[in-house]
Amino acid sequence: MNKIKGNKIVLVGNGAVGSSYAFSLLNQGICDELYIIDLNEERVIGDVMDLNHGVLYAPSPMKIKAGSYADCHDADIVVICAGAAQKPGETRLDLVGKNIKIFKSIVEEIMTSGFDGILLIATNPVDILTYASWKFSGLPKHRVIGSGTILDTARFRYLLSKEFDVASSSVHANIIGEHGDTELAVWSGANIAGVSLKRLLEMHPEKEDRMKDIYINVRDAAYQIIEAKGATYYGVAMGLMRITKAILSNQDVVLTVSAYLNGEYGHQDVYIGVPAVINRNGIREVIESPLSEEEQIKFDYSVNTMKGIQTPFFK
Ligand SMILES: NC(=O)C1=CN([C@@H]2O[C@H](COP(=O)(O)OP(=O)(O)OC[C@H]3O[C@@H](n4cnc5c(N)ncnc54)[C@H](O)[C@@H]3O)[C@@H](O)[C@H]2O)C=CC1
Ligand SMILES: CC(=O)C(=O)O
Repeated sequence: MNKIKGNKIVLVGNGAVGSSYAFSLLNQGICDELYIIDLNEERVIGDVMDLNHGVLYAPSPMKIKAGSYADCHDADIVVICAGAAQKPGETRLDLVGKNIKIFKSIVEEIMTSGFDGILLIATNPVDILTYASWKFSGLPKHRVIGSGTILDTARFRYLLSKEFDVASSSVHANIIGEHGDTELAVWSGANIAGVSLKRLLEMHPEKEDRMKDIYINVRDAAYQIIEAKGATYYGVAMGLMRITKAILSNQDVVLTVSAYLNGEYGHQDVYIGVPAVINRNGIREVIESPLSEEEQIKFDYSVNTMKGIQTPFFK
């Protein structure tokens, strides 16, 4: 059983990402009550009906209802997937002005309800919107979490798993930094069942060239998917579900999420993708994985890119 009784989630934003997340929650049976809020109330009504028709076949009962911001007051987690999404050719950072404005009103409504739980953010650019949510909400930094590079790490581990013909759960490797174009792979710490990637590449030198392609495929996956089908949603929905499960089941599991840095990795006052221990209180701690000199330079660049964009909004 991976379910704790009596928990309540409010989802704000029932588009492609939000509705896929709702479906993954139902499928895995990890929450008791889900309330859904969106400007498109008709679609919420339709999705609530549709999801409820699947409850009989879910691992455990779940109440799913159309919600209002008042429902946030005793929620354990409010998950925000609302806002503009990238169109083909747009970067995540192109969405910043529009989505910060939307978030100001959404987070104010959530906090007016008396909400005192954990905020989980998926909307892009996710690192900056997580920072914005922390600023707008006044919640402690450990109770504001962004999905960060959870999806990028899953993409990375998937591609490495194909290359080395093992399950992705046996690949230990992270993508950190911005969930976006400046993200980086922590090659120096990557290993499969304890055998370092460096050692594996010495044993299989023919794979060396593939590693660069793998990084590029991870970094650019969203562009490829958006070009092919207009949006990405299943991968991130699974990542959000994984973070939700870590919180509700108090798992103390390490996931690459957007977490607030307070000196870790040499940086302050920024939310960015790093490995962090997640439990019922939110982010228990940021794990400072050792980085090579080159990785640290790339991480610094990623952080500075985030700060350069967010600072004018929060002077
Ligand atoms: N963090 C990650 O790894 C990923 C993040 N995303 C991001 O998630 C966000 C959502 O993407 P999609 O679901 O594809 O977009 P979508 O356009 O399908 O859904 C967005 C939803 O937000 C709603 N919305 C807009 N303003 C609202 C407001 N003020 N209050 C309540 N609802 C509001 C819209 O009505 C719509 O239903 C985008 O910013 C996208 O870039 C997408 C994939 C991965
Ligand atoms: C859209 C997006 O952020 C992603 O799929 O990575």
